[in-house]
Amino acid sequence: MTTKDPNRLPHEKGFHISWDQIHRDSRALAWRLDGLGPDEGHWRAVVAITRGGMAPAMIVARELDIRTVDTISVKSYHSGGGKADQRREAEVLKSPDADMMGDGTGILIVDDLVDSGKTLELVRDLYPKAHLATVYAKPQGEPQVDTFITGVSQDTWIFFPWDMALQYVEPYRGTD
Ligand SMILES: O=P(O)(O)OC[C@H]1O[C@H](OP(=O)(O)OP(=O)(O)O)[C@H](O)[C@@H]1O
Ligand code: HPA
Ligand SMILES: [Mg+2]
Repeated sequence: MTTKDPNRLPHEKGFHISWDQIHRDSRALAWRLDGLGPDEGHWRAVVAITRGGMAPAMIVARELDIRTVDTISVKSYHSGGGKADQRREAEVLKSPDADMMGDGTGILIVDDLVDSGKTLELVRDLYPKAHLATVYAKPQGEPQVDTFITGVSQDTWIFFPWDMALQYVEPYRGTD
């Protein structure tokens, strides 16, 4: 979903995440997952859900010294005719290596956030034994995620640093 999506909920609040913050929170996620893998605490691989999961997945893989990293590309969209019967759907555009994945045992699948939970629901159907981890989670998606760091309310829109740019703002009192 993008901020241009006309079907987006009107979000009351904005939660702006800096590069420094996502780095710290992704590290915290890694530390929480350390030693929880099924093979004497080890994870076999990290899989990033593109694109938002790629930066957190890189940081997690680095912290946990995991060299095997793959991606799954999931596109979510609204289906149905009228606004009332629109549902969120998700489809896989690119799969990770099937031999490596198996049923997901020992695989850490990382995304930046879970919102409605549709993306993770699809991923869990495909890899039921994988561990699903996100940095941020909204209440509706929480049942789909095994580990997350920070919860935010459903009416909050999270702004990630890769979607933003520094820009000039007028002083509070204006200029002469
Ligand atoms: O829980 P959900 O309601 O499914 O939403 C969460 C997903 O939405 C965003 O990705 P998006 O599909 O916008 O693509 P992107 O990562 O390429 O920006 C976000 O990065 C999650 O992957
Ligand atoms: O709060 C959000 N921020 C950015 N992308 C998203 N995709 C779903 N929810 C969000
Ligand atoms: Mg995403």
